[in-house]
Amino acid sequence: MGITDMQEAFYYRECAAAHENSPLGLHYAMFLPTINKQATPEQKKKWLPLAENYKMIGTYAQTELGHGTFIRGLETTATYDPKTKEFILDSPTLTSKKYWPGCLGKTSNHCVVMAQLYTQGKSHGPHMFMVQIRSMEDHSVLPGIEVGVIGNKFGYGTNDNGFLSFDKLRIPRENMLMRYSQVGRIPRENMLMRYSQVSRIPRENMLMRYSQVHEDGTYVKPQNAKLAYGSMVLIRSSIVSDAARGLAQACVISIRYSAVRRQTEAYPGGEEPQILDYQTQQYRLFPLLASAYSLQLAGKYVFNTYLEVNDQIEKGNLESMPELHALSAGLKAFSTYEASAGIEVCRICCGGHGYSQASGLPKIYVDVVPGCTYEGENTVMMLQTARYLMKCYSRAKQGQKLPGFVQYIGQNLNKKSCMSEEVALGCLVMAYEHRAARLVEAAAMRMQSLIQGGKKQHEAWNGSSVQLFWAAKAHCHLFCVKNFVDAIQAKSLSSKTVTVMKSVCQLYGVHGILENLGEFMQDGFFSGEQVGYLQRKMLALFENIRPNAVALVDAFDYPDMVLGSCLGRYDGQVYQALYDYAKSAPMNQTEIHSTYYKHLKPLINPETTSDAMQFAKL
Ligand SMILES: CCCCCCCCCC/C=C\CCCC(=O)SCCNC(=O)CCNC(=O)[C@H](O)C(C)(C)COP(=O)(O)OP(=O)(O)OC[C@H]1O[C@@H](n2cnc3c(N)ncnc32)[C@H](O)[C@@H]1OP(=O)(O)O
Ligand SMILES: Cc1cc2nc3c(=O)[nH]c(=O)nc-3n(C[C@H](O)[C@H](O)[C@H](O)COP(=O)(O)OP(=O)(O)OC[C@H]3O[C@@H](n4cnc5c(N)ncnc54)[C@H](O)[C@@H]3O)c2cc1C
Repeated sequence: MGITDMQEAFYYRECAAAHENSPLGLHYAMFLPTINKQATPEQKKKWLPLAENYKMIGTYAQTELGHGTFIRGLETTATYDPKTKEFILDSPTLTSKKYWPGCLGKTSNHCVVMAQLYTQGKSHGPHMFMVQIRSMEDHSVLPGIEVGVIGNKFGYGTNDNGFLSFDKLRIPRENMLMRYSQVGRIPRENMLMRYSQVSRIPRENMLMRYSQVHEDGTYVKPQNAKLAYGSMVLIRSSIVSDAARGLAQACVISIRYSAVRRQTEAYPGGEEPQILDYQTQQYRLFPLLASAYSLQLAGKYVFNTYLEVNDQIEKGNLESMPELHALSAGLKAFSTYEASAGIEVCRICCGGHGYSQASGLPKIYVDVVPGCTYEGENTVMMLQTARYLMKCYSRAKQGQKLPGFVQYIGQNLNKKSCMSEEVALGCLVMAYEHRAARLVEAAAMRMQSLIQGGKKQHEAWNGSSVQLFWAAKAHCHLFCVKNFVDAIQAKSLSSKTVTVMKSVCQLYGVHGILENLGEFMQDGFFSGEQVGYLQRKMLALFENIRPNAVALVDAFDYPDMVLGSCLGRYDGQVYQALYDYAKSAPMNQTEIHSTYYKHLKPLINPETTSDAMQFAKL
């Protein structure tokens, strides 16, 4: 394709069969990036040409029957044998079998496997290994390997998520993914020595930027063990845009359909209005439209942040890893929660036709909703962000300066909202900052009181985890609101566009407060009168956005073939499209379905059952 941007390439491949989850999805999304980010130059030279030309087709095999979230609890082992200079991969228990990796069951002939590394009798934690599982000649399964599909799932029907286990499979030492290696004189481009030790080793022993196993089994650990988690951070940073895309497409379908669909007399004898003119339809759809715009902006921000931080990591500077992890983990969770719930509302807003595959909405839903689980279960991800927020809170209390997007933490909480009838964007941001700061402090106070009451750290953590979750969610929500406001205020948009987009941004902020009012009012930050301002503003914004609603979804510019929807067609010919869709249904290709003779005819006309039996033998 010649497209270099990973996300753009992903989107255009998607266009070929939108929301069908290509059986090569993991090859592109995780196998290739893992080789790119975790392999040494020599390993990349060996594997990338094969992987980029589909000789090696791979996936990312980490999750096991017994563990998905807790990576350090994974049971697959990779034990180094210095005599043969090999790793022995083994699945020692039933629960250690790899289970869930996409494209694993029947498609891939290789995978990068996350396994517990053992050398010289010691465990060194999870590391990545390149493993061939099928012959590149005839695709037969290689000895020492059991692999297959896991069966039907909630969705993802076109992806052969699989299981995989090893029976003391030996792989060459060089198959441990090693990044950057130094032999003797250190090539300038490999000046990574801040993160691993220099030692003269035979050329064929690729030392790792992140970790190394010498030929005798000596293990040299990396500066940060979480560097091995890098592929997950990449995908989390990409999922935000993917979730935004799913929500935006659902908004296109449901808002276009709501402009076509007419239902119920507006008054006795009157014309049936477009359902988009019902305030309740606007109340459900317009905030989702605003959320789609907000998440698209957040997705751009987090992916660009990933690229910047990853660039620093490649140069040996790991300082921003914690921020990137907290941002990508939290926004991945926030965006997939918002998008999944929003797509379902879009489906419901389309009535019966929304429940048809012809609407395109079920496919979008089952494509986006697993994003709440994969690449880090959402609650766990929110708690990872909360862990970072707690560290920021204690640093703030010690008077330390905090990075940009957490500077609100530790602020004075005695102030009141500046909200007026105008509902200024700045007052919206202040409200979200106050809410997040208050929830972060409340969670920290809860932890402190539990510890002071004698609880151990882990007991205090679990005993505060609901409040920690609330704090992380409020933090992510603040990020999305502030990022949207910054984009509006920074953009050199035409005055008309700014006016329209400012209304969309205002609606995003106002609706988010009204839907989480308790968290904004608990400490009296808002008065009842100010809540009234917000309620009236929301209804006014519906009227303000209504004339541009279809234009705002058209602006996403998704072609009909990507939407795959009879309801969301650009030409609005919904009913003809639905009728054509019905007529083309396979069951309509014969007037009487074959099952009539076998199952119905004996009931309806038992006397002629013998004919039926004749037919059934055909
Ligand atoms: C190319 C474009 C593509 C577009 C893509 C869109 C759609 C993609 C479709 C793909 C389809 C399917 C893909 C699905 C693939 C998968 O699901 S792969 C498997 C994913 N599995 C997970 O994500 C597991 C989640 N669990 C974890 O990440 C870790 O277990 C967890 C972080 C929860 C805990 O790790 P621990 O090792 O136990 O660490 P802790 O003790 O909790 O923390 C210790 C410190 O480490 C810090 N940390 C943790 N992770 C990271 C990280 N990734 N980066 C940096 N730092 C990290 C943590 O903050 C602690 O720091 P502190 O001590 O607080 O300072
Ligand atoms: C469609 C799909 C595709 C996938 N593709 C891949 C793939 O290609 N490769 C791969 O390796 N994996 C893949 N996975 C697996 C996925 O990464 C895991 O399912 C995910 O990481 C969640 O882990 P789990 O299933 O063990 O859930 P669990 O961790 O068992 O979660 C169950 C519940 O326990 C809670 N919980 C767990 N730990 C904690 C905690 N510390 N604190 C609070 N609550 C907790 C969770 O919040 C959740 O509510 C895929 C999954 C799906 C659904």
